[in-house]
Amino acid sequence: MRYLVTGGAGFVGSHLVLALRDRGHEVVVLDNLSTGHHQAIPDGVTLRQVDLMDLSATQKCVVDGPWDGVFHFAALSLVGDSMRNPLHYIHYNTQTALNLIQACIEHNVRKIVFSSTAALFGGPERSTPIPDDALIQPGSPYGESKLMIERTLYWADQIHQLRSGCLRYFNAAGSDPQGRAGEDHRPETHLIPLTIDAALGRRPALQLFGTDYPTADGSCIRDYIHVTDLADAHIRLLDQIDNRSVRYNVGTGHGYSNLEVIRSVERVTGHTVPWEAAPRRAGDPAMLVADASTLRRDTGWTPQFTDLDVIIETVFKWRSAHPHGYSD
Ligand SMILES: NC(=O)c1ccc[n+]([C@@H]2O[C@H](COP(=O)([O-])OP(=O)(O)OC[C@H]3O[C@@H](n4cnc5c(N)ncnc54)[C@H](O)[C@@H]3O)[C@@H](O)[C@H]2O)c1
Ligand SMILES: O=c1ccn([C@@H]2O[C@H](COP(=O)(O)OP(=O)(O)O[C@H]3O[C@H](CO)[C@H](O)[C@H](O)[C@H]3O)[C@@H](O)[C@H]2O)c(=O)[nH]1
Repeated sequence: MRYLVTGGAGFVGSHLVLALRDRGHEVVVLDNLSTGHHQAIPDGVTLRQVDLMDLSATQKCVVDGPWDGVFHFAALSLVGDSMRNPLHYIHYNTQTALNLIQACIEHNVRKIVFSSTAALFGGPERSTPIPDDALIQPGSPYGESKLMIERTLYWADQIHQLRSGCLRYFNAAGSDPQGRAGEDHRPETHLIPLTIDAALGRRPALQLFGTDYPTADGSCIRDYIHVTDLADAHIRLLDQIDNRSVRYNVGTGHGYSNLEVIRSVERVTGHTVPWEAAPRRAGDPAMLVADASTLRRDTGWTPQFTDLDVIIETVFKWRSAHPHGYSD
């Protein structure tokens, strides 16, 4: 099979690329390397350095099919950043997706898998764990932009029969267990890599955003889903969308508080994590835990990395081998 992966040089996308290659598929990555890394692309995979904001360049890449499926990861993806730059986030994420969807329709792509997010469920009125049909109430412009794309994909299916699978990831985490890829955002804003770096003395004390949330220990709770399990979910989804479009929440169903993440990093690294309480970060919901039971039922998907220490061990391994990320 032959697949096109936008954002395949980034954190989550690069792990899907590895999973597709491990299964013997041909892969082309469309990426402008704005946050991704050339070194994250394995041998045998072609990089088309294209900006999805450029419709004509996107069309020239997509015309080079046929594709058995397209995976769309490329986006701006920071909740806090989107609270400071709302219009930019909404414009960027929707325009890049519109260009890709238009090119897919023009060039007879039949299936697209889209990186959606738990940030769709940012509002206060919801139960936990969060089922697929929970009330959608984005708590940030980032989440709103992803909702707009989901709705666009709905109409692309209704009118053009472009089938889509929207995977609403909870917190993507971990690194390839074989050490072939990892997380290298610049600047890094995600909790697990920042906590490991604070433990290793590579950064000053971790700022813990919010200690007065309505949770047992006052810090936010997140559901960390390993990128290798996420990659498996993407591949399983392809069979589901031959004739219909689907949307699934994807997570382990287990939430860990930010303070529990700190304790886990201390166990795994053997170092104390220096941290200090800081104000809440705008746009952060108190608790995001997935009910992924329909994904499990429909596809047979089962996450292999359900223990936070094991997830963090894979990150620690990659960060120890790559203290300067992909620059090494
Ligand atoms: N990391 C998470 O916890 C998480 C959670 C939920 C959803 N998501 C979604 O998953 C996707 C991937 O997230 P990530 O953490 O791997 O991000 P990332 O920044 O590591 O990867 C994004 C990739 O897209 C590329 N890109 C960005 N704009 C582009 C453009 N205009 N044209 C071509 N390429 C472009 C970047 O260079 C990068 O390689 C995003 O859509 C994000 O919203 C991530
Ligand atoms: O220095 C830091 C960084 C993070 N946090 C806290 O750690 C938790 C997790 O934050 P991350 O930045 O690691 O992840 P987010 O939950 O903000 O966001 C991630 O998951 C979301 C869905 O849940 C989105 O899809 C988004 O793309 C993705 O980055 C939050 O409570 C945050 O406030 C800190 O306390 N200090």
